[in-house]
Amino acid sequence: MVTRAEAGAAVAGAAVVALLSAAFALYGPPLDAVLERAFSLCKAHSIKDMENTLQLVRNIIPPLSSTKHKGQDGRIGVVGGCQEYTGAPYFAAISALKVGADLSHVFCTNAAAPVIKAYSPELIVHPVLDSPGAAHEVEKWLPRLHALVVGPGLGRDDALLENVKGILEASKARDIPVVIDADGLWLVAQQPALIQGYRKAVLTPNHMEFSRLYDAVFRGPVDSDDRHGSVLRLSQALGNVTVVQKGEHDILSDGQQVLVCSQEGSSRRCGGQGDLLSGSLGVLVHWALLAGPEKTNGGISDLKLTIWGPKIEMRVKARAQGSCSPRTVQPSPGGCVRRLLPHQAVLPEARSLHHHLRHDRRGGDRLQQAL
Ligand SMILES: NC(=O)C1=CN([C@@H]2O[C@H](COP(=O)(O)OP(=O)(O)OC[C@H]3O[C@@H](n4cnc5c(N)ncnc54)[C@H](O)[C@@H]3O)[C@@H](O)[C@H]2O)[C@@H](O)CC1
Ligand SMILES: Nc1ncnc2c1ncn2[C@@H]1O[C@H](COP(=O)(O)OP(=O)(O)OP(=O)(O)O)[C@@H](O)[C@H]1O
Ligand SMILES: [Mg+2]
Repeated sequence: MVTRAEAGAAVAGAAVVALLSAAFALYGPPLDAVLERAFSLCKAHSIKDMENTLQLVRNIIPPLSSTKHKGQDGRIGVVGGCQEYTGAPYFAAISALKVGADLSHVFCTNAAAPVIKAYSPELIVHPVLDSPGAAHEVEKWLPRLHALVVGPGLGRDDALLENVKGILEASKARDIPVVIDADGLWLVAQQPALIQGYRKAVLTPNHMEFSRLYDAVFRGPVDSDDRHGSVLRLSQALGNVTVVQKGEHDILSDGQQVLVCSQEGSSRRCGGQGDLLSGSLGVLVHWALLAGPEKTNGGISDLKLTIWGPKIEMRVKARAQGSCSPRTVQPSPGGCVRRLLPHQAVLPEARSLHHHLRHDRRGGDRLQQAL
């Protein structure tokens, strides 16, 4: 059983990998040798293999400072939340805050707003997504947002999807990075041209969403014998947007290279884990862009690496909590048995990871030694 300290370290290490995936598609140059070694297609890598990447992660994480103003380190917007789904946008928005964003907004339907507002006073919830002027209402906020996460809990109502189409157009016009997940990917599968060639888009499909998107673009099934090639081809066909196919092994490509994260994860397959990832990515992508190539050994800072962190974070933490699968349950202090959902395990860790990597610049080294 991994101890909490080890899990914390591993989570931080995971974030190392995650954050380093930042700006994959933005600066374009091929990955640095360090990353190649850490993420080659073949073997699983211990976090130790990513020692150098740890330093790159620290470079990307904006230091805390009394000279900063509220929101400077991240103002993230989540577009999603409808009658059926209020948890997904909450998980995405609160994850962005726990990882380190300063402000987190949710743009959802009128019916979902009071529910999501009730979950947390930390979220700024706008009940606009099903209003006639939804795209205009969200567009008013875009100048004050650093990144958008589009799709968690969006649902598939045509009128809502039409509003989100306008929001995506407005975001691209302002060069705002967008993470597209869940039913945002349902929309993209219907209209791939919406994000064609938009290098600041990161798509995070699960197995089903990837199959749908692949079929929509290639009019045929995914080649299950060549999943790496399928992810590479889909990214290329969409104009080198960053594609992250979530699964037992996460496969990421910008149409130039393919990275595989084979860090063992939680075997729980409960709803919400992808939402945590997309929300975390929203702030990490912003930090990566803020850091720029000079902070990450020249062009290493790629969206590719940013994607890894939240995912490995969840995987490693959930495994450490022993809450991975129905077969292993988490005995709680009172002796009764309860099953910790991965997101219950991950959110606190995401916060402490953020603390380590921001408050204590040596945090990464210490965590590294613990691994
Ligand atoms: N608490 C909440 O509010 C949640 C809301 N969610 C929202 O629900 C909406 C739909 O998301 P879903 O992920 O359910 O929809 P998907 O269209 O991705 O999946 C549909 C169904 O496919 C099946 N499936 C998944 N992976 C599979 C695999 N590898 N092989 C075979 N079958 C597989 C599952 O039964 C799944 O329910 C999204 O907007 C999402 O954000 C989910 O994120 C879960 C949590
Ligand atoms: N079979 C698996 N084994 C281990 N980890 C997995 C497996 N499938 C997915 N994961 C990991 O779980 C996380 C969420 O992936 P998942 O496929 O559950 O997303 P999702 O279906 O979008 O979740 P959500 O319910 O939030 O929509 C990802 O980081 C992924 O790497
Ligand atoms: Mg999902």
